[in-house]
Amino acid sequence: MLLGVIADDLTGATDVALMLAREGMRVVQTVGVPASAQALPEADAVVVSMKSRTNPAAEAVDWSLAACDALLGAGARQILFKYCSTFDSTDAGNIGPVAEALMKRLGVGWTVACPAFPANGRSVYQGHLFVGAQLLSDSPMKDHPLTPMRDSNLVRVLQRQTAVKVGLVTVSTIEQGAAATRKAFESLAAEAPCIAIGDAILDAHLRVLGEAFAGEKLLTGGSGIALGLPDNFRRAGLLEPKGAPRPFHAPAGKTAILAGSCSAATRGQVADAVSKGVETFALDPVAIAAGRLTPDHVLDWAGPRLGARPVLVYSTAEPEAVKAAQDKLGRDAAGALVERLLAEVAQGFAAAGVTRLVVAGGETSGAVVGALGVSMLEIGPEIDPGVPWTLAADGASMALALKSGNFGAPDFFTKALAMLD
Ligand SMILES: Nc1ncnc2c1ncn2[C@@H]1O[C@H](COP(=O)(O)OP(=O)(O)OP(=O)(O)O)[C@@H](O)[C@H]1O
Ligand SMILES: O=C(O)[C@@H](O)C(=O)CO
Repeated sequence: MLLGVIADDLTGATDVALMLAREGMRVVQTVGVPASAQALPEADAVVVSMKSRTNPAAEAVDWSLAACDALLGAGARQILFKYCSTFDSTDAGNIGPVAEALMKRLGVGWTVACPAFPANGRSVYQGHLFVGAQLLSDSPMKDHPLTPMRDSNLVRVLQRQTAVKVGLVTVSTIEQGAAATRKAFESLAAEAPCIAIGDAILDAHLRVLGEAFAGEKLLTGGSGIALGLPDNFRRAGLLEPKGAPRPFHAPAGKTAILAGSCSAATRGQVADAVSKGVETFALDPVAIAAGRLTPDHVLDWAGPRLGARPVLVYSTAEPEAVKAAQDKLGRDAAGALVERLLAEVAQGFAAAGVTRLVVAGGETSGAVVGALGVSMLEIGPEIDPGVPWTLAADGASMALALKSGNFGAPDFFTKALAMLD
């Protein structure tokens, strides 16, 4: 193994796995921290996906170090800590504490923090994160229920999370190339260890940042920071030249879509599927809580409809409806009820012959993949930036498209399934 990736959520892991696969690496994604280095498969890169974005920082640190040890034990030469392209975190963590702990474990004095992902509109300029044309703090991320992002200055945001000095390497340095960029990181850490925010507006900037870290033990960032890493291994003679994409064979069978994300992107995708005549079943968390809506109701409805044309089961709702359900049931309880129901529906779908499943939302995907008994995913072709088709390597025999809430074009659902025909 060349590269080991520690990802703080499931769909974020799939995002970085796709980035590496597109750059010609053989990539495997594990669901959860592997029991041991021996449990890891043969691959150029292994992405360990966790659910460590919003849990207590100490727990996120423990899990990340365990993943790091397993990856190093399996031979990883470099570790990438992958987090969200919108830098989802709070003053308590978890980006700062995990990065700091990994620096100590790997014995490095400097590293980068760069969430830029230009293909999805995330860019960093003078240390400030933009989502499309908006500063992070003006974007919908300002109202995220768990990690509201109300400061766009990432130097400030990260410095509140860690005792390690946080610096900045700006785009004017990065435009001078990898050697100048590397020197800038080194000089920031001349006196004391330093994590430097890296500016990146274009993919070219991310490639320079990647090259500047050739041979270094640790990087941190969004999936964009992985863009230049396969070429480093190639230049070192460790990775084959980029070949044709590997063929992807989705098992033949029925198709379905499960949406538990309520993001603006997913709301648009549900509306688009409805406008195209996809048959839908809408879930109401209050009805689930009252016992009026069970997985059997959904499965009885879906049974005669399942086939080559997809059905869509969704809890996706406008913010006011989500708030009303949360006020009645509690935020976590409402989320857990919906996740559990969708996970049981996924199990029922698998038993009914569904082999091509699209899932929207990171938490939702985690619940579904867990219920299907999948612990490893092979990475297939890109559907939209940051979202690939994947193949379950164990558990249910299934092709899975696990979509981050905010990702994907409006026609994502139908486009994803049409790709497999
Ligand atoms: N109608 C609803 N009312 C209340 N909670 C809901 C409703 N629909 C879904 N949820 C819960 O909201 C959460 C959505 O999180 P999820 O991670 O799946 O989507 P996301 O946050 O849009 O995606 P990502 O994490 O990839 O950005 C889940 O816990 C889900 O069960
Ligand atoms: O980086 C992103 O935006 C995604 O991969 C993600 O982590 C969403 O949860």
